[in-house]
Amino acid sequence: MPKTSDLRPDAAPRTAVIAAHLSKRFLLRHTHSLKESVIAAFRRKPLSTTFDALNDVTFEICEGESVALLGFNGSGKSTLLKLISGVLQPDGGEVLTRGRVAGLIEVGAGFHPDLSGRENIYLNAAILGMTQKEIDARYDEIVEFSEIGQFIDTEVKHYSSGMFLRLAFSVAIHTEVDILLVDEILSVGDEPFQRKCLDKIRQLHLEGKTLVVVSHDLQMVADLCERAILINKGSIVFDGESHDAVARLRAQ
Ligand SMILES: Nc1ncnc2c1ncn2[C@@H]1O[C@H](COP(=O)(O)OP(=O)(O)OP(=O)(O)O)[C@@H](O)[C@H]1O
Repeated sequence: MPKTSDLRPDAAPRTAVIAAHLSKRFLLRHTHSLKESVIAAFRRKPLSTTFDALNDVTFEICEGESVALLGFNGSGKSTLLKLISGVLQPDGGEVLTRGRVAGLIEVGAGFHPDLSGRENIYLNAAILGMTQKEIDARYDEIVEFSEIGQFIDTEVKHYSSGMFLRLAFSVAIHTEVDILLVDEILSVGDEPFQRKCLDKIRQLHLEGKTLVVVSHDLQMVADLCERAILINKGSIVFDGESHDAVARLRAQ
């Protein structure tokens, strides 16, 4: 018989992401050639300066939550998403995640142009952490979702950019994940495909996956996410209900 504590009827949800005092600094170079560097050195001008993209960012996300990262261009949203995914390392603080994290970030980055769509599905899904058995089980679904089945044995270099994105997105969205990171869903493919991607992301959230979404489509994120973290010049300025965050961003 299960113990009462195993049933967890009203247990608090577990934490999926902890971001503690995160900071990220980039080096901005002001010279491009050796000649420019020599001239800058003579004039005592700095060859590079640093730029703080994120400053002391702290928050927690619980399992099953859907959270939008909002802010104007250059505020630090994508940098934060990359720190959560592990693509970038912070200069200060730390990120802890529970479960498998997959990003719809730079989709298709692992695709090889000389391989066919079919070969790229296997290659990319393996890079994203799936086993051969898991890929076999999902293969038909991935191809069906991409709607490019007719061209699946054609080399990817002959695909149109939209076809390429459809396949890459389809692989990424069918990987086994607990935490799904999404950067600008609406840059993917044509309108019907975008709608289909959004429906799929909603379905994953209903199944209990944790979502962290970056987008400038404020209406869409307010509908998709219950919570939003508003970032301004690398710092959190609001963390709360998504409609409130959107209203604050519009008022900034
Ligand atoms: N590799 C890098 N080297 C130097 N600066 C960088 C690098 N990556 C990001 N930055 C800078 O960090 C800041 C935050 O960039 P980031 O892409 O996180 O912003 P964002 O909020 O996602 O912007 P957008 O809404 O325009 O996509 C920007 O000023 C950007 O120029």
